[in-house]
Amino acid sequence: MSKIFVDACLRKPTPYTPVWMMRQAGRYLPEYMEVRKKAGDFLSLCHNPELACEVTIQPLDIVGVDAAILFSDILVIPNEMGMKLEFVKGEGPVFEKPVKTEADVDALLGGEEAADRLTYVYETIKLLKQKLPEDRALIGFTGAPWTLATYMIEGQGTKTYNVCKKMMYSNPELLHKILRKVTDVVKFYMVKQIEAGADVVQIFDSWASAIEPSKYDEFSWKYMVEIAEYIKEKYPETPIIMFPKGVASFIERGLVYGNFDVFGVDWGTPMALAKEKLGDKYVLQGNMEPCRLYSKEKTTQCVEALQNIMQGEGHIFNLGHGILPDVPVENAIHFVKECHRVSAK
Ligand SMILES: Cc1c2[nH]c(c1CCC(=O)O)Cc1[nH]c(c(CCC(=O)O)c1C)Cc1[nH]c(c(CCC(=O)O)c1C)Cc1[nH]c(c(C)c1CCC(=O)O)C2
Repeated sequence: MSKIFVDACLRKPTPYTPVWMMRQAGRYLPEYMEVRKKAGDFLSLCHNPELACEVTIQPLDIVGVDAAILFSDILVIPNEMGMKLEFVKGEGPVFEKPVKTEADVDALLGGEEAADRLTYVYETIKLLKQKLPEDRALIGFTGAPWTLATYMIEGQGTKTYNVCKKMMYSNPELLHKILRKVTDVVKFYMVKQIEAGADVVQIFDSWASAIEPSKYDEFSWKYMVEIAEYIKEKYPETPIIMFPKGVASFIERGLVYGNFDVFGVDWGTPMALAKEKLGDKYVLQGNMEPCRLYSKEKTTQCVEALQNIMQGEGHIFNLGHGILPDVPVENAIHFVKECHRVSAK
C-alpha cells in the first residue's frame, strides 16, 4: 500500500496535501503527560520502546496527522558517544562535562560503535512498524552535526552561542574535529534507522541561524549534505528532509544544494521566496508560525494562504518550528482538518 506522506515527499500525485507537526508528540497532549509520568522522566521514556511507541502514535489517533515521527531526542547521540546527559526540570538538557579540548573529542566513542549503542531507538522503530497503520509513514530523525555540537560544547541550551562561536573563530580546527566525529556517527545512525524501518528521515538543524550566512556552509550545511549523500548511496528511495531553521538569507542567495528530497521551511522564511528559489528542485515542507495555533481563525488564514502559494504542488503542510506545550489540542486538530480541507482534490 502506498503511503501518501512518502508519495508527497517524492512529488508523486496525492489526493490531498499531507500534514504533520514538528514536536507533535509532547506536552500539549494530556495523554503524553500520563505516559511520561509512568516512564519516570523524559530520558527513561526515550529508553523504553513500548512507551516511546505509544506516544509516537498518539498524535495520529488524537490529532489526525498523516505521518508519525519517532519519539526520541536529538541528544541521545552525544549521550551514547559517552557524554552524560540530564534533563533538568525548568532548564532543559544539560551535559555534565562539555567538550573543551582535543583530548575530550578523542575520548568520545565514534562511528558505528556509538551508533550501535542506540539499540532502544531501533527497537522503537521495529515496534512502530508492527503497530502503525500501513498507509501512515514513519519519520526517523537526527540533529544536524552543528546543532548537536552546540549542546556538546556549551553543555546546555544557549542564547548567545558564545562558547561554540569562540571556538568557531579562534580554533576552527577543533570545531571541525567535533563536527567530523558527530557526522560519522550520524551517517551510521541514519542508515540503521532506515534498516529498522523508518520510511523517511529528517535532519534538524534547529540552531542554523546562530551561524553567519557566509560561514553556514562550512560549519553546517556541507556536513548535512554529506550525510544525505551517504544515505542516498545506500537507500536512494528513502526520502530525506532537511530542516535548517532561520536561514532565509542563505536561501535568498541561492546557496542551498545537495541530494535530498524535501526542504523544511522555517516560519521566518516567506513560503513564496522558498518556492521561487527552491520549489523546482525540492518539495517544500511548512511553514505556519507555531503561535498561530493559539487562534483557530489565524490558523485557517495561514493554511489558506499557504495553499494559495503552493497549490498542492510539491508541498507538505507543517509548522515552521515545533508546537508549544500550551497549545489547546482542539486547535491542533483544527489545523490538520483545515490542511486537508483546503487541499482536497
Ligand atoms: C533542539 C532539539 C532538541 N530535541 C529536538 C530538537 C530539534 C527540534 C527542534 O528544534 O525543536 C528534537 C526532538 N525532541 C523530541 C522529538 C520527538 C518527536 C516529535 O517531534 O514529536 C524531536 C524530533 C521530543 C522531546 N524533547 C524534549 C521534550 C520535552 C520533554 C518533556 O518534558 O517531556 C520532548 C517531548 C526535551 C528537549 N530536547 C531538546 C531540548 C532543548 C529540550 C528541552 C526543551 C523542551 O522541553 O522543549 C533538544
